[in-house]
This record gives sequence, C-alpha cells and structure tokens, in this order.
Amino acid sequence: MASISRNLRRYFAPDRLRRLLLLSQHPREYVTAECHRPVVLHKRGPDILHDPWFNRGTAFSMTERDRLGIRGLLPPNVVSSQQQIDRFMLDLIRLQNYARDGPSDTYPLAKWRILNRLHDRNETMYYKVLINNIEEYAPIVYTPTVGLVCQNYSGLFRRPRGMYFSSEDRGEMMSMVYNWPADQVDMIVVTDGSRILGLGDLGVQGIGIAIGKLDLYVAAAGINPQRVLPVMIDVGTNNEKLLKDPLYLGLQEHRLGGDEYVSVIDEFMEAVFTRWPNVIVQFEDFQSKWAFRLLQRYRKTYRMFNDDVQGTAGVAIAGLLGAVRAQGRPMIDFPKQRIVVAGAGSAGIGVVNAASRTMARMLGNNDVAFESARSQFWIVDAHGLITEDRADIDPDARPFARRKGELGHQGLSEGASLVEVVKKVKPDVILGLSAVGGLFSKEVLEALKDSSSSRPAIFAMSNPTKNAECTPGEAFSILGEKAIFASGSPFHDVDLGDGKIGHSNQGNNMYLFPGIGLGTLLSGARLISDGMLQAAAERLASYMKEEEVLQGIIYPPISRIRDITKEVAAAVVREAVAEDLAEGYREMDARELARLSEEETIEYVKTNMWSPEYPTIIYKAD
Ligand SMILES: NC(=O)C1=CN([C@@H]2O[C@H](COP(=O)(O)OP(=O)(O)OC[C@H]3O[C@@H](n4cnc5c(N)ncnc54)[C@H](O)[C@@H]3O)[C@@H](O)[C@H]2O)C=CC1
Ligand SMILES: CC(=O)C(=O)O
Ligand SMILES: [Mg+2]
Repeated sequence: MASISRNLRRYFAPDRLRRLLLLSQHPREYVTAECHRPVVLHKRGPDILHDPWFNRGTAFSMTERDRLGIRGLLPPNVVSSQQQIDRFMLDLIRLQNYARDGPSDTYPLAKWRILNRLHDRNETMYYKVLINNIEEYAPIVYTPTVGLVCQNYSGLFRRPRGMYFSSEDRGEMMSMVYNWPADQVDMIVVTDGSRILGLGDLGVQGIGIAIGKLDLYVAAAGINPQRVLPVMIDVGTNNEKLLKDPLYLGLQEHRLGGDEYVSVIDEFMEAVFTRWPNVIVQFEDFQSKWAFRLLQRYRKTYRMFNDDVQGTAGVAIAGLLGAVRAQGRPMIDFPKQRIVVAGAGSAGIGVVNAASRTMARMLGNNDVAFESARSQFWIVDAHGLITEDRADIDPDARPFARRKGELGHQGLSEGASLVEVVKKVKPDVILGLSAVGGLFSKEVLEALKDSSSSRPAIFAMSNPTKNAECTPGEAFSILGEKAIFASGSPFHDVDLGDGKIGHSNQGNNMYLFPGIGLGTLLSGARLISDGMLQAAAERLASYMKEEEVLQGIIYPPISRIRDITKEVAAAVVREAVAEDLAEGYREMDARELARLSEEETIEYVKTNMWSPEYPTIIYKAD
C-alpha cells in the first residue's frame, strides 16, 4: 500500500489522494459519506427523471417521490439500486440469449426497443417514422408485439411514460394528477392490466397497451402527442408468477375487489376530470366483469367509452355488414345472418349486444324485431353453448342464452360444443373472441363447409397472433377462395394459386377508437352516445367500395388508417351535433358546427389533426 501511495503521490494532490486511498480501503464507508452530502436542485417533477445525473428511476423512495413532485410518474414498486441492476442485467442477458438462439420473437422486440428509444429522444421524428411506415410498425407498437412488450415490461422499463395510480395512492390522486407536466390532456387510455389482449392478467406491465393505443391516437387520429396520457391503475395482480417475481414493478399483492376496487377507479376519474374537465377517457383491457360495470357507472357522467366492449362491437358490425355485401346481398339482409360467437367476455358480449341492436333497427326497432335479432346469435363460451338451462349464467350473457323452446328442434342442448353448434346451425359467420388460439380447428372449419352462406365468414379476432382462433391459411385451405377472413392481429394474404389471393383482413378496433376519440374531442360532445358509436361503425362499413368487398376485402389496409379515422371522426361529430350533445371545440362553437356540411365537417376534422413537423421554437425568459 505504501509503495502504491508513493507512486500515486506523483499524480494526485494530497487531499484527492487521501480520498482515493480511503475509497480503496473502505469503499463502503467512503461512498456512504459521499452520498449523504445533500445535493441542492433547482428542478422538480419530470425534469429530474429526465436528468441522467439525478434520476434514480424506480429507486426513488415514496417520500422522495412526494418531495420532488414525481409521485405517480413511476411504477409503484420502490426497488433498491441492486434490484435495478439485476433487472437491467437480466434483460440484457435475455436479449443476448435471444440473439444467439434466435426465437422468432427477438426481431420484433428489438425493433420495439429501437423505436422506443427514438420515442424517448424525439417525439416528432418518432411519429414521422411511425406514420410513414405504419404498415410495418403498427404490428410493433401495437398488436402483436405490444403483447410481448407487456409480458416483459418490468425488464424493458427504462424511462417512465404515463402515470401510475395504485391502491396505495388512495386519498392522494387529486394532488398526484397535478404532477403530470401537461396543462392540457385530450386523451387518456387507462387500464388496470387485468386482461391484456388475450394474455390474461399482466398487472402493472399492462401500461404497454395504453401506450400502444395512444400511439395510434397520434398516428391515426392526429391527436397532439403532448396531450395524451397513458394510465395504469395498479390494484395488484392475481398473476402468481408476477406476485413471486422479485423484479416485478407493480404492487405484489392480490387484486382489490368489490367496493374498494370501485372506490379507486372513482377517485381516479374524479381526479382527472377535475384537472382536465374536457378529457376523454378510454377504458382498455379491463377484465369483463369490471368492463361492463364501469362502463354503466360512468358513461352518463363522463366523456368515456370502453374500447373492448364498444370499439370492438363497431368494428365487428362493419365487418359483418361487409360479409353480407361480399355475398352480393344488400346490407339490409344483415338480420338474416346466422352468427355463432365463440367467447362471452367483454368483447364477445359487446359485439352480440351491438350487432343485435343493429339488426333490430333494420327490422323496425320494436319488441318483435329485437326478439328476431336475438335469435340469430348462438354464443359458445368455455363451457359450451349458452342456454337458459345454464346455472349461474352471467347476467351480461343472459339475454342471448338460447331459449329452451328453440333447442329441441335444433338438436342442441346446454353446453353443446362449438363444432356441434356449427354443424347444426350451419351459420353464415363464425366469430371468435375467446382468446383461445386454434379454437377454429380443422373440424370446426370442415363443419362450416355446410354453411348456408355462399361466402362463409371467419372472424378470428383474438389477439395477439398466437391467440387467433385460426390462421387465414387454415381457413382458405379448408373453405376455399370464397371464404371471407378477418383476424384481430395482422396476417399476410394467402396465395391460392392460379393468380388467386385469399385476403386476410385485420378486424381490429384500431379502425374505430381513434376516430371515436377524435370526433368526440372536436365536437365537444358531453358524452359518447350509442348513436355516435353506431355512426362510427356505419362509416367504417360504407368506407369499403363495392369492388373491394366483392373481392373479400372488408376492412381497409392499415396504410389508409389516417384517412378512415378522419372520416369516422367526421361521422361522430355530425351525430353528436344531430343528438344535440355537441358543445363545440375551441373557436368552433356548437352553432357553427351545426352549420357545417358533410364535406366541411371532414375538412374541419382534417385541419385539426396534428402532423409531425418541427415547430419554430422561440426563447423567452421567465
Ligand atoms: N380484434 C379486436 O379488435 C379485439 C379483440 N379482442 C380479443 O378478444 C379476446 C377476448 O377478450 P375478452 O372478451 O375481453 O376476454 P374474456 O376473458 O372476458 O372472455 C373470453 C371468453 O372466451 C370464452 N372461452 C374460453 N375458452 C373457450 C373455448 N374453448 N371455446 C369458446 N369460448 C371460450 C370464455 O368463457 C370467455 O367467455 C382477447 O383475445 C382479446 O385480445 C378484444 C377486443 C378487441
Ligand atoms: C385489440 C384489443 O383491444 C384487444 O385485443 O384487447
Ligand atoms: Mg383491448
């Protein structure tokens, strides 16, 4: 040691050398002493999180988060700096292993990381890249890759994005909401992580889906990215793997339930609408039992909607109407379609509810019409066909349970299997929202060959890709070129030989939710009515031209998503005006909105869509 210090003395001043030697002999004491010296900062809030010198990310303690105005800007689990390093190293090693072993998921995840880094550095450039290459990158920032991102979010987490409200923040949310740096927020997408795509309960990691949906709000609807807010409400998780994972970033306790759960969501809604009275809140990927209840609880009071229940329903209706047109029949023939739905969750029941209402309207909107519309649907869930005979029937599914009187002559009974139902009903359409990959098996597709339709339609709508009820290759190989195919996540078209193509449509709520949000914003509608949602669905249905539909193309390609969103938003604005819900937006008051023609409404929407261009920046001293 003496010779080392003799040598070092040649290079370092005595005081510096004394500190270095102290460090080498007693690293812990020295570091502790150094760390305890306070640092005076002239910044608070997100500025600290973006400062590489002072940012501690998830290691900020709760008292520090309160003191520095960053509570809610980080996932709720406070971790030690060693845990942070463990998480980083695990993620790094995972990437190295993937790169070496080359499983198919590595490449999209690597693309997501690169895009995400750009998102953190330069929002304008990020959205320019996304918009200009939407076909290539929507499957990365949205389904299917966003599912993989959510599954790995605790490892992928780098910079905070969005807000986190947890059950431990009860009583604090009203003040926490002011920690968000933007004075204006137009669009919030909120999830509690309880059912992310078809991947189940992913707890706090579900924030990825809120971020992905808002990326589409910016790219497709032109909502200003400075005015969007992804939100995670962390009330725990029932995912046993996450509960045991030392690197998990969320609350490691079982989910709150009952009134306690509702009180957390109530507090969140009150807080965000107090700070931003005109915000629109999209509920996303809440497990079914809460999806319906929360929708009923808030939809008459707040500007909100549930994307899985209402957005999916509209997209399905548009596709179902497209399938009718593809048979060369007018849309008014829709009430004659026999539809088997696999899945009775938020999405499945949402579709059956809205589609049967659409049929009933076409039939005259009276009791007889509703009864006739109801009888066109057969719902199969994990326990088989849902009938009146089922014990403990879910109240949301009850109106669509097959009646005792109908069952005998159809040769079906409670709990009949999907294949049995398809064989007996000979439906025009099978629609999957079950989250069960491969559910439309060879046997089911073979049974559909006896469909009464000239163009049987298969909607394999579950996400992500591995949850699709079947692939287009399977559908076309069994049902031939006349089949109509749509899936929730993107698939390539299928080459059927002889120059023929089996079109693979993407039937995803991404074709509606951005337009519903934008139309609500620009109309200043107080609420989001059934009529506004119906107008959105009808505009999507009519967007496809006759010759496209006859070729089996029932949804637009994603490259047209900005255009279709503009049209959907304009339809929503006009319906809000017609229903006297519109209160106007900025200088466009309700009376002026009402005077706009259809073309002028579309132009109004277009001019209010944000585009990624660098603005001129001017410096002004405080
Ligand atoms: N394409 C799109 O735009 C959308 C797709 N989805 C997808 O729909 C799926 C379901 O979502 P939720 O309804 O919220 O989920 P959920 O978990 O509430 O419902 C799933 C339903 O499927 C049923 N099911 C399970 N196994 C089955 C089987 N073997 N046969 C028939 N039914 C079965 C369950 O009993 C339940 O009724 C997810 O994969 C989600 O990604 C959801 C919203 C939009
Ligand atoms: C697309 C969507 O919202 C879902 O799969 O949940
Ligand atoms: Mg969803």
